[in-house]
Amino acid sequence: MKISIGNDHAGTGYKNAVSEFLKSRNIEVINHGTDSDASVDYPDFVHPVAKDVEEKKVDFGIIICGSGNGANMTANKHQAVRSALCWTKEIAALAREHNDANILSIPARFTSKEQAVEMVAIFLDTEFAGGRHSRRVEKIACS
Ligand SMILES: O=C(CO)[C@H](O)[C@H](O)[C@H](O)COP(=O)(O)O
Repeated sequence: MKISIGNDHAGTGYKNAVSEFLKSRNIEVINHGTDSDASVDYPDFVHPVAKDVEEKKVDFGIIICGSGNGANMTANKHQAVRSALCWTKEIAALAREHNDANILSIPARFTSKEQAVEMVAIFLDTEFAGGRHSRRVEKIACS
C-alpha cells in the first residue's frame, strides 16, 4: 500500500507520528507536507496529495491542518477525491464504510496524536460497504 501525506505547520508533529505508524505497517509514504513549524499555506501542501489520489498514484491520502477544514476543502476541489474531516475513530470508520472516502483529513489542534494514529488505523482497515451507499456515493459527483 502507498499513501500520500500533506500538512501545514499545525500538523508537522502529527504527520511525523502518523508516518511512523504507517512505516511500522510497511506502508510506503510520500511526504508532501512541510517538515517545519514555520507558518505556511495549507493548499500548497494538500493539492499534491489530492493529485496523487486523483491520478491513482497512491491508495489513500492523509492531510493535516489545524482544524482540518482548510485541508479538506482544498482536497475536495479535485473531482475524484472524497476527503472526510474526521475527529473520532467512529467517524473515520464511517467515512470509509459509507462514503468510500479516499482522503482522511485530521484536525491537529482538536485531537491528540494518539487519536490521530487510531483514526488512520481504522480508516485503512475499514472497507467500503457498497450496496445502498454505492448509489449515494455515485450521486456525490456533479458533471
Ligand atoms: O486553515 C486551517 C483551517 O481551515 C488550518 O487549520 C490552518 O492550520 C490554520 O488556519 C493555521 O492557522 P495559523 O494561525 O496561521 O497557525
